[in-house]
This record gives sequence, C-alpha cells and structure tokens, in this order.
Amino acid sequence: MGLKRKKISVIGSGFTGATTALMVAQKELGDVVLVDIPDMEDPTKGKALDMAEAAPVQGFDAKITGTSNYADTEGSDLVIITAGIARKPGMSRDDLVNTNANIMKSVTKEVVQYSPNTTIVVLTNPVDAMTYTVFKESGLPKERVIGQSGILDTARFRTFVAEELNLSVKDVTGFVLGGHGDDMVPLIRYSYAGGIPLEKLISKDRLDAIVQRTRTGGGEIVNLLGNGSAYYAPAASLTVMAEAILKDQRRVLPTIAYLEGEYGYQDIYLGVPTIIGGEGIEEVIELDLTKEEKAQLDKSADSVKNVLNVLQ
Ligand SMILES: NC(=O)C1=CN([C@@H]2O[C@H](COP(=O)(O)OP(=O)(O)OC[C@H]3O[C@@H](n4cnc5c(N)ncnc54)[C@H](O)[C@@H]3O)[C@@H](O)[C@H]2O)C=CC1
Ligand SMILES: O=C([O-])CC(=O)C(=O)O
Repeated sequence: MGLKRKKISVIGSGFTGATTALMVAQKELGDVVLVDIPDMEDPTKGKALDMAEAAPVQGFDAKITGTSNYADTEGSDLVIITAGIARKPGMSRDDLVNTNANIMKSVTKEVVQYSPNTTIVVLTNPVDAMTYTVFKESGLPKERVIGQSGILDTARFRTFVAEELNLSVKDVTGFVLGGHGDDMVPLIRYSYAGGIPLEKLISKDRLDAIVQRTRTGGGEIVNLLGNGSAYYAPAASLTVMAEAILKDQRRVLPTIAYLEGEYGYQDIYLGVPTIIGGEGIEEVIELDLTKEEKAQLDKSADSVKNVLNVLQ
C-alpha cells in the first residue's frame, strides 16, 4: 500500500486562494480542491485546469480540482479559507467585518460537514475576528483553527530590514505580535540579522520608520494595486503554515491563536508566537514583554476586541 496523498481544500478562488492553491501544489503538499460560489464555478474550474497544466512543465504531482460543491472537499486534511471581500483604497480591514463574518459562517458549516476532523487556517479579513468566527462556528478544538497574519507581517519587516542593510533576506529574522491591523507590534528586541540584534545595526530613527512601514504594509499594497490587496506574500505565508501542519514540522511561527489567559487575554484570537505542527497550534509561546511592549499589545488586542464586539 502506498502513502496516501494529503488533501488540501482552498475556499475562495480569488487572488489569494488561487495563488495559494498553486504554491501548495508546486510544493507537492497534497492534492488541492479549489472552491468558490456557484456563480464562479467555471472560472474556478478554469484556474484549476490551468494550474494542472503547469504541473508537467514544472514537474510537480498534485491533482487540482475546481468546484462549487463542498462534497468534493470531503475528508480534507487541511482547509484554507480565503473566501470573502478584500479592501480597496481608503478602507480598513475592519470595514469588511459584517460581509465576511456571514461568509465565514456559511463556509465553515459546509467545511465541517464534510471534514469534521480537519484543521482550518483562516486568511479572510479582519483576520483575527474572522478566525474567532470560524472557531465558534466549527466546533473544532482551538488548536485546529488558526489564523494567518504574523508570517506575512514579519516577512514585510524582514524585507524592509534586508533592503536597509543590503543583506540577504535569509539572514534577517523578525517578530510581529498582535492583531493584523495598523497597531500590530513588531518586536525589535527579538529581531536579528545573522544573530546580531538589529538595534546594533540600524539607528533608532530608521528602525522606527521600518516598524511604521511594516504596520501599514498591507495598505501600501492596496494603494498601489488600486482594486484589491496583496496575494503573493499572503499565499507564501499560508503555504508555510500548510507545510508545517501537513509535515508535522513543529515550526516556531507567529500565528493567530485562541488565548485563554496567555499574555493576560481571555477568549480572543490574536497574533502570538506559536509552535505549529501536525496537531495545529501545539503551543503558545509566552515571551517576557517590557511595559511598553505590553501596552502596545494591549492596544492591539483592544482593536481586535472592538471588532469582535461589532459581531456580538
Ligand atoms: N490575513 C492576511 O494576512 C490577508 C488577508 N487577506 C484577505 O483575504 C481575503 C481574500 O482576498 P483575495 O483573495 O485577494 O480576494 P478576491 O476578491 O480576489 O477573492 C475572494 C474570493 O472569495 C470568493 N467568495 C466570496 N464568497 C464566497 C463564499 N461564500 N464561498 C466561497 N467563496 C466565496 C469570491 O467569489 C472570490 O473569488 C480578503 O478578505 C482579504 O482581505 C488578503 C491578504 C492577506
Ligand atoms: O491589507 C489588506 O487588506 C490585505 C492584508 O491583510 C495584507 O496584505 O496584509
């Protein structure tokens, strides 16, 4: 008997969903089912077929299916939710909350009906609140519902630092905590270039500017694109999470986790450092924070709570 391939369902076949489907297939993480609403079924099938036809060129084996029928997602090992509306220039992520919360509820019902033991990774914005909504609707254990923000926010920080120092991005590490909004908390104290603390390499003024650019990094791209938001780096971030879960890697990555007392917060999903592996979020890592860092994290958590209050 051969090894059974994993099954990954990606809900939403728009910019982020389609790009993620291609990236996870290229990495041969499993077979991919790309799902959208019935009105989008043909374009979804078209994207899936186009990706399948890239497979012989690039030499990857993955079955890729486009559908609007959730029965095709049955028995998924991993479900990635990207369905919903994206912001346009002038909007905040929080402006998407009501529309996307309704989409999260209907999508989650369908997902768990066919994959009652799956792990779900949520991308849809405002992502901290949408992850909470999916968690409540799904009935899954907290460790199996995870949101994506920190890998992307950290990637932006790393990009700007590498550019500033003219160094390889590979040698730059960073750490962004908190909600996926403009008050996220990039933790300079825990950020390095080749093991050297960034504070030793970059002036305070320049670091402050990089932190600010990181905080508004999503908006920078929204303004440049004009009619949607980022998708290459978000899809790459989802792919790292998918790999960590499906290959049980136990990676240390910032993800959006359900907190029950960690960092002093209760009943909230928020970006924190985690160990992520086959069981989903296997651990939330609690770091010592300075008074100032904790105050910044409190502010970010309050923003997430305010969005959650709109929903309750
Ligand atoms: N957490 C993060 O770091 C990031 C979050 N996002 C968010 O991800 C979401 C998707 O962004 P894009 O892919 O760029 O948008 P998009 O508009 O290109 O694609 C969204 C897709 O969702 C589909 N959809 C809508 N309702 C659906 C339903 N009930 N069932 C299945 N599919 C449904 C649409 O038909 C569309 O194809 C947005 O909310 C965006 O803000 C985007 C980038 C990063
Ligand atoms: O900015 C947006 O609306 C999309 C997103 O979350 C990001 O790119 O960080």
